[in-house]
Amino acid sequence: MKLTQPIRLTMVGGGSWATALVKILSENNVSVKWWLRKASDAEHIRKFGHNPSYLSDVQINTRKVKVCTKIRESFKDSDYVILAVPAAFISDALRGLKPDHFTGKSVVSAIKGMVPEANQLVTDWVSEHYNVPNERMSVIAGPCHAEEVALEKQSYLTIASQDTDRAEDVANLLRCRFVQATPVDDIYGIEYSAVMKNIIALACGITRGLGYGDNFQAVLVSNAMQEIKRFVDAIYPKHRDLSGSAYLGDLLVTAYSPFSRNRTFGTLIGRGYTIQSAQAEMNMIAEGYYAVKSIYEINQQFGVDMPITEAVYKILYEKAAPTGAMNVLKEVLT
Ligand SMILES: NC(=O)c1ccc[n+]([C@@H]2O[C@H](COP(=O)([O-])OP(=O)(O)OC[C@H]3O[C@@H](n4cnc5c(N)ncnc54)[C@H](O)[C@@H]3O)[C@@H](O)[C@H]2O)c1
Ligand SMILES: O=P(O)(O)OC[C@H](O)CO
Repeated sequence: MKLTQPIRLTMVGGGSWATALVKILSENNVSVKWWLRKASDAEHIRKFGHNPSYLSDVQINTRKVKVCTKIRESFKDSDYVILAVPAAFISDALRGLKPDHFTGKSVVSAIKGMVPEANQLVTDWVSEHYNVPNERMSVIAGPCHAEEVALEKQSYLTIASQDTDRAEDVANLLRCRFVQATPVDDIYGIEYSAVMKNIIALACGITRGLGYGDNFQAVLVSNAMQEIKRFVDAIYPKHRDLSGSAYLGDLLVTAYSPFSRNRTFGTLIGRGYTIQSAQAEMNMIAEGYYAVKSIYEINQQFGVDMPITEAVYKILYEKAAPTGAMNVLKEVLT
């Protein structure tokens, strides 16, 4: 359906995904107030129509997109807010806002991570801190790398909300020449799966870095799908088909694509980089680094069998040697 009324939307985040989403939204009748943390990036976009730090080839339509570094100002008069910063920085990004600033807005999380200090999904955290009712929240999921959006490669998004009419409204903002978007209702299942695929991508990267091959990775990814199913079904039981693209598809793109931040970070760890040096090597954030701690800790209550998550946790948080942790893991995969 074509959008006849211009939609007013706030984009929160200055990274690759926010930049790609701004590009997609500019294909439609959406006017965007784009909040970025770095004043120098905002100024560069205003002057030259490009984000100098991420996806700098993407042309920003500055008639439709107004950049801004004051979060309160960016929230004024918008109908939708899309959150697209790494989960570890969400609290910083929204500092200064009160529940009133969210009144009446549809809040969309494009984040695939856990809020580390709270061990919470982003939708739960936002709902708790800003009194946003669950039915006004949705998430953007699906196998979609910002770098391919920049190149206008055909991509698919899944929009999940408890309110499927709302999911359809959000999907409608994002459908364009090169993006299809499908509304669904499994918001928690999809949010947890999106968080967990990042942990699996770390494991894929680590084993790549250690010299394991395609045969092993295929087994790792198949076992990972079962691990994700066990965890998601335990934490949020619901009939769901995990072979769909928001679950299996997202796992595959992250596990196999050279664009993947999590796989790249894992590969550096497998090659012997320290966590600090791997982080310094990348201008981008690997959400899985934070997520593995949250999921590991949450699972202490559930006791789900999660050997891949445990191996990654031990490497990143208990200083286990990657070789030894993967030697243990390889014995339990089937
Ligand atoms: N990049 C993708 O292809 C893609 C696709 C789907 C979902 N996502 C999700 O989108 C979210 C944002 O990821 P991204 O890929 O745009 O990030 P990115 O790695 O490209 O960019 C890093 C972002 O973190 C911000 N940042 C870095 N250090 C910070 C600090 N100390 N305080 C506050 N902010 C800081 C930067 O300003 C920038 O916005 C993540 O949850 C990611 O999983 C990304
Ligand atoms: O593949 P990553 O680690 O860059 O994560 C990005 C997105 O979640 C892919 O859908």
